[in-house]
Amino acid sequence: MTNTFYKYQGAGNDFVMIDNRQGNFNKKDAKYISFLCDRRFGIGADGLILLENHESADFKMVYFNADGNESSMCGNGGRCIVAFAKYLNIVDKATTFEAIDGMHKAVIDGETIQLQMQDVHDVNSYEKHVFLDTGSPHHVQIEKDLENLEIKSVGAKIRYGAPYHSEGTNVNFVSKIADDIFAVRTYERGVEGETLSCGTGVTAVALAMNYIGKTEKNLITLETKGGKLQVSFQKNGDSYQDIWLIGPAKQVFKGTIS
Ligand SMILES: N[C@H](CCC[C@H](N)C(=O)O)C(=O)O
Repeated sequence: MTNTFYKYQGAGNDFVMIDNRQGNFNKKDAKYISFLCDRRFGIGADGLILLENHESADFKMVYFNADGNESSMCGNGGRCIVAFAKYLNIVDKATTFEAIDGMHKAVIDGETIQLQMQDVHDVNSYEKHVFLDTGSPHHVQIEKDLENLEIKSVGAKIRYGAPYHSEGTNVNFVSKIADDIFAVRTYERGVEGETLSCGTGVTAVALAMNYIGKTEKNLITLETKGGKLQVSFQKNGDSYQDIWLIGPAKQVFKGTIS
């Protein structure tokens, strides 16, 4: 069983990172994964990420939420695993890897990682919110008083309510600062609370704000509690392509579990 653990954070979204190229980490042990992510009894993180071998791409990413269950794509985690692959000398300036939602390209520029996200062809806009999947499902709604929002209770109500129910969704609250700047707070499914940023979440917010006409820009800065992220994209009709999530990814520590 592995006993060397790394910790990475990308704009304050943090992850236990494990080199699982030997394949000896028990992915079925949800209890152990949630222990590792526990901020009191374990290492503490929003999620846990395994780097594994891949027959043709540079590596494979496997993502687990803090609740110990494998989940959908993690954008900040995707940027962090690229920084981890660089640290392990698996890659140098650019890479292609496989995640649960398919292949991703990435470019490494010091501590800034640019991660290409999957194309988005299905943006659903409703009276008070937008729903889209950017590798993970996201409910996006504009919020006037972002600062004072009781995000845990308001976010949970939406996440567990109709039409999401137990499968759930991530919930993003957004307020416009400028044509190319939006502030975002995210309630994350599987963490069941606010994270300091969410990569697929800010990607969803950037596309949603463009889709409902709050901005014409295609390079948008998202200000989160964990720091600034950028999203660039090309809009073709109602589809979004060439989507890139850009931001920092840092190794916080390397250690062993007693
Ligand atoms: N909690 C999300 C996955 C991680 C998303 C987030 N950490 C990101 O950076 O995209 C879900 O279960 O849909």
